[in-house]
Amino acid sequence: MIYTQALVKSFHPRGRKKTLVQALVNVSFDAQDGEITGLLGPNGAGKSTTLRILAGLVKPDRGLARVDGHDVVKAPLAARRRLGFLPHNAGLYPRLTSRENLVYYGQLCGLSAEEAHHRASDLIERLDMEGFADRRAEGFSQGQRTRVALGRALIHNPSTLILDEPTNGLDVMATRNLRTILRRLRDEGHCVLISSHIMQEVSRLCDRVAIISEGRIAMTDTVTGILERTGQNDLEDAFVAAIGEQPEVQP
Ligand SMILES: Nc1ncnc2c1ncn2[C@@H]1O[C@H](COP(=O)(O)OP(=O)(O)OP(=O)(O)O)[C@@H](O)[C@H]1O
Repeated sequence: MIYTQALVKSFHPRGRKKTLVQALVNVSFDAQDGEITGLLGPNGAGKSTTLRILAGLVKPDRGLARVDGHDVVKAPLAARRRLGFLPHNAGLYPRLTSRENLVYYGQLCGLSAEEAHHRASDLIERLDMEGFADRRAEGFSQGQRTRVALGRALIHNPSTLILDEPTNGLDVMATRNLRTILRRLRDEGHCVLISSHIMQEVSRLCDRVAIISEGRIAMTDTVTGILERTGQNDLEDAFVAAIGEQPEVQP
């Protein structure tokens, strides 16, 4: 389970100490086990910053973030142990095969060599990676890279999985496969949180949606709940209503 409360984060862009970019102004939402939650927002809304805080890669200026009750700042190792993170454009070790990438990461996460091999074989089967399991990652397609990176995020069997724009660059079939995998993880009781700016993706996949805009959570509900609360029939119109912008001008 993920819990965030009043997260605040600002950045000084590199080399510009006097400029302050307010990435998160007030981010509070939670994501439950056995559900897929979507963090939906436009470019620059604060999605990646929120996920990076949860993954322990960025420290918030203020506020709370917990994974399964473990504070990501005060108990980072305990929080990280329960979390799998698929970052935006995840890189792989190009000289290692898919299997070796998984095993190596498993051992970094504290698994024994035997456990890591066993778990890697299991994930290769579950994520349908047999065709490229023993090929070097160099030259992999985006879909193959995403699958290996997802396997790597799951190698230590975390209860919670967060994915930053996971379908970016995937074709229709790869996107459908990924959706099936995420639904399966949800049905097994995992807490799955994805960030996206694609309405269709969120409405097809997510049980709950947290709409984020300009560093604030504008609304959290089921897709149906968001449509009802905004009085709209379509998630894109509901999204615009929720973030309080003017409707599109008709030509
Ligand atoms: N390391 C950083 N240094 C400076 N500014 C940053 C940094 N990280 C994020 N920001 C700024 O914080 C704001 C939120 O960025 P973030 O990457 O969290 O948005 P996002 O919702 O993930 O956007 P996108 O969909 O475009 O990836 C943006 O204005 C961004 O430029």
